[in-house]
Amino acid sequence: MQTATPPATDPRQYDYAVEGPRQSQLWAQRYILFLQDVTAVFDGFKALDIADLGIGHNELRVVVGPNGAGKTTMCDVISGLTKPTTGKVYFNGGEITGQDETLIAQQGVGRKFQIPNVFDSLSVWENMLLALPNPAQGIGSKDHLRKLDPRISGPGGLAMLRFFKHCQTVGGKATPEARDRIHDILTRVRLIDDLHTPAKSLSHGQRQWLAISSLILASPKLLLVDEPAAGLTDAETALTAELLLELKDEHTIICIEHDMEFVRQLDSRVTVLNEGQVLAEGTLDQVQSDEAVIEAYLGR
Ligand SMILES: Nc1ncnc2c1ncn2[C@@H]1O[C@H](COP(=O)(O)OP(=O)(O)OP(=O)(O)O)[C@@H](O)[C@H]1O
Repeated sequence: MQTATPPATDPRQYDYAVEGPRQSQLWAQRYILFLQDVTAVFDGFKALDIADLGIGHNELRVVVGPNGAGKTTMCDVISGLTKPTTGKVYFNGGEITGQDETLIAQQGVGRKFQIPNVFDSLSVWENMLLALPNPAQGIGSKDHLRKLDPRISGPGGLAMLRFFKHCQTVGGKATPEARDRIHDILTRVRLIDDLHTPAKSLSHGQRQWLAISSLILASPKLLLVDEPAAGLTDAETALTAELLLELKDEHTIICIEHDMEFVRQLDSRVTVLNEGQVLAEGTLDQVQSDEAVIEAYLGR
């Protein structure tokens, strides 16, 4: 008698494109992000070649790898900055492959680049107001403001500041809810005592946290964070690890990092990329004792 094959429980055994409708619940339950057979090829050079990679809900995943391993390219593909040459990217139960960066951001992918994206001449509070996602909550998002006046996208910080002040008077103030949320976030990242400090007077670590805070305002489901500990003091590094671990309660986080001491503090699952491929996955101790990983790092 023929026995029915038991259903596979590992979503990686399915071709999502075919099985998606049937398995979508399973996938969506397991992973908020899934990359399947994703490549990114530049002028014949394969910078990324990921067979499969799944990131669970509310997971903090650290991605390490030697220079040129494909870490940034992977984040570019997830956030829509680079279109994958082949393969599929699934986010929050749907396919986002090749979608525009803005559309992907709207679906809940936030990204903090290595150099924090903050407006130097504006205070912490003003930077947060500018980052409000919904114009109804305040004076509007950066994109909204850029549409209103092209000066804001120019390099002139002063012109932007004048425009910002103008908007504040004609566009109304943030709603009480938005103000409360800004206060909550800034308290969490220890910037509440610097509300009126211009961003240019903050320490490097504080600027990193202001950039992350303005991203969090939009409540992204997935945060891509590029080298948050680069250039930080030991105390700032420890605080950054603590804060990222706190954020995990509300967001899934992918953190690219080189600083192994910081990675140890994050105490999270590590993916090692090398030559565009996933070379190893596991705890930091597991990947650090992996022969292939040692070879990849020493071989450079
Ligand atoms: N737009 C592009 N055109 C051509 N080659 C590219 C492009 N983007 C990335 N590459 C190449 O792809 C490879 C992977 O680069 P990527 O920046 O993703 O590595 P990385 O792991 O982030 O490195 P690092 O740790 O040095 O930042 C590198 O060899 C890089 O030169």
